[in-house]
Amino acid sequence: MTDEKARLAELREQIDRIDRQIMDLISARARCAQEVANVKLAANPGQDVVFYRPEREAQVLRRIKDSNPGPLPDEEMARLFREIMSACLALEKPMHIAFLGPVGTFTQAAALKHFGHSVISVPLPAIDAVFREVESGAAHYGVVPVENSTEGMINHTLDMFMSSPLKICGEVQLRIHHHLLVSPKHRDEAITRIYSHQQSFAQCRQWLDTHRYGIERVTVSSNAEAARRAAEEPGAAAIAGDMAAELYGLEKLANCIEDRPDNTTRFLIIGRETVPPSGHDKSSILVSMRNKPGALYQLLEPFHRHGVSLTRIETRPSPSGTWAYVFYIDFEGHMEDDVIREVLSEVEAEAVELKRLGSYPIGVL
Ligand SMILES: O=C(O)C(=O)C[C@]1(C(=O)O)C=C[C@@H](O)C=C1
Repeated sequence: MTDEKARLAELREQIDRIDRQIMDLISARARCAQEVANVKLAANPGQDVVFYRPEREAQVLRRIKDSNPGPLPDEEMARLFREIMSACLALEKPMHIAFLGPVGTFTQAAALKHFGHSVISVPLPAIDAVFREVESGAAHYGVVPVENSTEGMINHTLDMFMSSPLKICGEVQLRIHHHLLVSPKHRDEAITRIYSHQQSFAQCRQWLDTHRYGIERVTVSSNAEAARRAAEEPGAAAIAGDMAAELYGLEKLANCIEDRPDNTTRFLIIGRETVPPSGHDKSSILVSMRNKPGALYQLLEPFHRHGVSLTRIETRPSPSGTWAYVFYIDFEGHMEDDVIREVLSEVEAEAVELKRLGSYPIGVL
């Protein structure tokens, strides 16, 4: 045997031994999770038991990132543990996660990034359908887009919170990479039209104006639908992401064509329960103020005075006469924190209405 072969055989034997140890340890962890489920069931007989604990998952993933010895990057290590926890949770209870579909959208990618691949993901045709599916109890949680770094807020999601009783239980950010895709079957055809979602066209506008000027742009309901059409129609291309490309067997004519390299979309996890503090949390509220001078100042002043950082404030038109102005506000901290309780009670005293949308761990992955 050559030196190289002997050394490789030795290292592979070592890897096999380590794999057996990893498997034993993962199995021991999974048995612990099963036991956790038994404890939860015994403590809540006959009730709806909550198996998914976002605050605990955030703590586990933060601890993994903080104590990772390398050489794997922190993000990679956290991703591996994300999947281990996902499989453990599925042993406790398989989670049904509704997302803005169809299959292959960035929202599905965000759902899998947040919950791991051991969930049952359920595509729905519209944002309000995702809310309804969770409200009715048909899905445990839902995932909807809320803002994009290039294109701004997704107002439909914000507006749903005005009427929905659902809570925000988490957030997840996804780097959005768009590609120009064609079917290998139609590779030699000249491209006469490009399909995509209106947001994706907006995120790739400069690239398209420079590289595919004059080609018809056809807006469809999702990137995945664009990919499906490109797979079927000669002369058609799509702008979509990796998941849709893979799903419909498309190849990339141009890679990462988004105008801004940091193009990111933030998604919200919606559910029926409130989430206890994880130690590094964010909260969201909807507030309507009376239509009078200084209303916005009055709303924001308590946050400033108590040193609470606002991470976002958006104004939305009122759906009815009752809400003169509606502000959607995100800030750091948990609603169970004393300082946040105080700020919210001061805001509430001046507001026409204050709706607490939830406190949730700041995205870890
Ligand atoms: O700690 C719990 O409550 C568990 O159910 C265990 C566990 C895990 O695998 O670590 C699994 C699912 C929860 O979402 C959080 C954590």
